[in-house]
Amino acid sequence: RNDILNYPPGPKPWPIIGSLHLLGQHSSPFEAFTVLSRIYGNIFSINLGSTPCVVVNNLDLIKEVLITKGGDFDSRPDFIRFHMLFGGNRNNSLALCDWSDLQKTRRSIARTYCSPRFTSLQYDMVANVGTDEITTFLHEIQKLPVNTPINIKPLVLKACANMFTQYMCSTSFSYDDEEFRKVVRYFDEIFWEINQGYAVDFLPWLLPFYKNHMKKISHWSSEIRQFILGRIIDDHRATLDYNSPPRDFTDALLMHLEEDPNMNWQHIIFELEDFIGGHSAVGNLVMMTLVSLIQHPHVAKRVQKEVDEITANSRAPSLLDKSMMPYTEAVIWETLRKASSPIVPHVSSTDTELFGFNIPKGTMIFINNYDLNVSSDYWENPNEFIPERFLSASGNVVKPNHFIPFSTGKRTCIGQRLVQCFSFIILATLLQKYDLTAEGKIDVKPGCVAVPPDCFKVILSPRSS
Ligand code: HEM
Repeated sequence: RNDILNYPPGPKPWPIIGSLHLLGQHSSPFEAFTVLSRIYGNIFSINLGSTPCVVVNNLDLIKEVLITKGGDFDSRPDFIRFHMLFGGNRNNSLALCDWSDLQKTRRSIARTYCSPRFTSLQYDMVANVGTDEITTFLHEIQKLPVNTPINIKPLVLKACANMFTQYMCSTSFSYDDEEFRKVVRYFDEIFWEINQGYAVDFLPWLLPFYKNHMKKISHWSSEIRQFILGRIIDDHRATLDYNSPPRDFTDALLMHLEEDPNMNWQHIIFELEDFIGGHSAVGNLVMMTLVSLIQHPHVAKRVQKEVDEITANSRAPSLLDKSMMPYTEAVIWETLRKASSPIVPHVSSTDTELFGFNIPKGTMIFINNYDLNVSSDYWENPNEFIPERFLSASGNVVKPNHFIPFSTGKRTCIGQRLVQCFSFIILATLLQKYDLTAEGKIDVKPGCVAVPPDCFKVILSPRSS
């Protein structure tokens, strides 16, 4: 790369591994990027294995990559793991594919359902689905012992999964359904997997050592595919009325298949799989927020006060209460800030330039949002958990421009509204009913919104009032 005129500066790579060793010295690769940016500047180059990468570290550069020049940086990394997760071709996945006309179409079909507007029919559907599922969820929780550590994650994930399948496919499953349990677990394994970095991503010659791991990954995804086909899509196809408006997202996808010669059957299954899989992200965020609440009991008390006031202690909270419960929403934002989940790397799809530096086609771009989330340049007392930082003087939720947990621009997250709606309803309900504690200290991985599939237990104590 040194032969490229005006390439960003960076550490001199070692043979074979490049500068991979520099990332291992910190608790997250993004922390390492922040440290390296102090030496090489806000834009620097780094070879990971033989992959040429560029890291951008401040808001102006990040906006340049994601918005101003979004079209030049709209591809994704070509990791073997990503292919394994999506039937041998990562372009089947909405989040891991390169940009294409197909992707534009898939995003636009998804938008109505996955980004429902506040006053839309879809938003009402989200609210109803949330309320119905939360009743079942509470019923299941009540079967478990109180005042003793319980494994709450599988229940949270099942509730999220049913909210997603009910909303997107008008179908939900019993918590005792063994196939459902297995598929929810596989989705969670995949979510954890996607949030990990592996040496084999950058050193593909290590592949023989990862043979079993890769086999496991493709097994999870093929089981999920069979479930979606057999338990969701087949029934929809049999009952679909092409002359009526779509009943849900699944109908909309099936109808589109008939109209668009560029869409095929595989695309439909994978798109549905991608979006149903979004439930794992919500479930994991709920788990992360539970950690925040357990670690900061005064924050939990304030959420309880808010929910008690809004519901007058006489009814269950609903999504329609969200706009009047800014503190609870701020707790979710603060959890996302502290978790500082990375933005999926982008790749340049053409030869281009950034702030005067030449960036050849195929360069992997890491967007260091870790610095945006935890640097004292952007936040007061960044290491403290302070939900109030997201509240204005009049008590409304405000998000600063530099806070972009769902990214921004052409490839921004499509599921962020669903995340806010479903996580809110679960957390408000749990806090209304229970005090939360845990045995001992809970450790979470920095720079990651995922908690391991087998994780910490939570103690639920019914609130005395
Ligand atoms: C904790 C929850 C979540 C977080 C923090 C999150 C964050 C992100 C981020 C940072 C990106 C990358 C954007 C970019 O590369 O510029 C992304 C992409 C994406 N997210 Fe999410 N997300 C969450 C949940 C969801 C859910 C629930 C869904 C689906 C319902 C979803 C669907 C997607 C899709 C389809 C993309 C790929 C968009 C594209 O590449 O064109 N996400 N998300």
